Amino acid sequence: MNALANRRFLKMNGLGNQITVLDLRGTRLLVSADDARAIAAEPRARFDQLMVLHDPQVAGTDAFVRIYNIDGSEAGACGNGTRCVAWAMVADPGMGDPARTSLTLQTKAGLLPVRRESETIFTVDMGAPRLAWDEIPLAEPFEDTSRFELQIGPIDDPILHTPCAVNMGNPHAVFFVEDPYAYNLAQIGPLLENHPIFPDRANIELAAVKAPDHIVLRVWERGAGITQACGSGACAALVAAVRRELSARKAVVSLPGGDLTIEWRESDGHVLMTGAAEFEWEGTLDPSLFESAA
Ligand SMILES: N[C@@H](CCC[C@H](N)C(=O)O)C(=O)O
Repeated sequence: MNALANRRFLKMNGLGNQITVLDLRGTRLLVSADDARAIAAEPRARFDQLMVLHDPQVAGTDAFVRIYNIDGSEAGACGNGTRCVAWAMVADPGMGDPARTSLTLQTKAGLLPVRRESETIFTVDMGAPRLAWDEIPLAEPFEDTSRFELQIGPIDDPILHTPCAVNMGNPHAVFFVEDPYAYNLAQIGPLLENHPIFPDRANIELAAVKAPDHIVLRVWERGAGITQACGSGACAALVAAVRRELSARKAVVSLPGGDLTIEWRESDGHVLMTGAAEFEWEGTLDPSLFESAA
């Protein structure tokens, strides 16, 4: 039997971004891409991202978190999932410590300090964006990644040929449009995500700056498709808007699932993301899920 069978999971969401949290601390268990896809096939555990907690690797951190998209691919960052993990580590009766008001999580992309603002609101320090072409990464050198030319035959809208690229622990391409809801994101998302200029693929953002402190955003997520919200995408959109001199360094980013407050802090260049985490239910992983993945 797969060792993940019968393990407890928490089903949560961050502004409608579907998150499942699996705590494997204290074990040597690892989740494979097949395991992740198998877990996603269980309706009660279905996720956009699976956040798997492992024992801390660095002194002073609370957990090493591996992040899986629904297609089984791994990501370095997930802003909404990070707030959900933080909620679990302070508020869940099985794994939380209600006395905690701050903690530090480690992902493949680095350390993420988190502060609890209230019962369900958390601020994550998402670190400094990486902006050089080889850090995004892009397949060829561009001196200015805030506006570069993308050749993409099947899409004739010129706005979708000039993204601003930002790495927030994961790659993002932000396109500034008048109305994000005027686009068929299900059609253009996969074309842009898989464009050869993005060797690691990319999360795709359609952003409209409504005021210096307000951005409206829709996201096509790498490995997950259209989601109700993407925390790292909101951070990337604010950074891109500042780079294009379209917004202030602090703004509310409105996603289909709700609002996040994002600040690109001047003092140290870190991006702070504040928003909600919501617990839905808990369950255990049905052993039959892993039968075909074995
Ligand atoms: N939903 C996330 C981003 C998850 C990872 C992304 N799909 C990727 O592959 O980079 C968020 O809230 O940041």
